[in-house]
Amino acid sequence: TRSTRPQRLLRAVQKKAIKGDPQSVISTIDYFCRHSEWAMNVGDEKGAILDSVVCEVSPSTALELGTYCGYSTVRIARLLPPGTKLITLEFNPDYAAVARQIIEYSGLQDKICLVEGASGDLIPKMQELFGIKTFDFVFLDHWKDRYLPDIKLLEECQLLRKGSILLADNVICPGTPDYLEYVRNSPLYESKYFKSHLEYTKVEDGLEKSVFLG
Ligand SMILES: CCCNc1ncnc2c1ncn2[C@@H]1O[C@H](/C=C/CNC(=O)c2cc(-c3ccc(F)cc3)cc(O)c2O)[C@@H](O)[C@H]1O
Ligand SMILES: [Mg+2]
Repeated sequence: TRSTRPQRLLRAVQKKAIKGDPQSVISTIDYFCRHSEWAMNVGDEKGAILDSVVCEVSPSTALELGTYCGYSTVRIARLLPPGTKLITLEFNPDYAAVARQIIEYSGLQDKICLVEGASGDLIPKMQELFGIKTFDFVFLDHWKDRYLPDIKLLEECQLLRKGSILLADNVICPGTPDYLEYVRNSPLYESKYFKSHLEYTKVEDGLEKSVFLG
């Protein structure tokens, strides 16, 4: 049977990227998505904004919702201080399998813990599974109608603390209207929009950065 797009993306990384070099894995994926097949990675333009927020927060604990092929996972993990771990949740086993190989190729497997499963089931288990008390940084890039229920679950599970940073992809395209309305109007958050473009296109999109005020 025909290969899947994530498998073709993985093949491009194994063929063209330098093993153990996260930046070359990132550049290879961006080149593939720009010149061969578009894929829903956060991309280079929004990726630069993601990088700057990760560097500013310099999180000790970080969570990503929606690994997909692991592009943003590698982007985030390459900037984390030594001894810190990025937990990334992915419920599609085929995507998780591709992501594991891309993460391993980048050489960042010691900074990343990819957990297969649905965020709704796994978020309540973060304390027991990883001894995590709170997350300093959360990157949301999974199904757009799940952003709002999942941050409410993070609040309920007391996994956010004063100053925790949420960064959400695609708040314009495909859009996350209920999430935006909540973080922009709730007294629990201070929100800011970073205007950019949908990965590898000229279409407007952006990232919403929200600070939990506790
Ligand atoms: C149980 C469902 C909620 N919980 C979940 N827990 C764990 N992983 C989950 C997940 N939901 C989805 N996922 C995974 O996240 C990923 C889903 C991402 C969804 N992203 C998008 O739809 C998306 C879509 C676009 C897009 C934009 C314009 C367009 F024309 C076409 C697509 C651009 C993006 O940047 C996107 O992020 C997959 O790997 C999926 O298996
Ligand atoms: Mg996205």
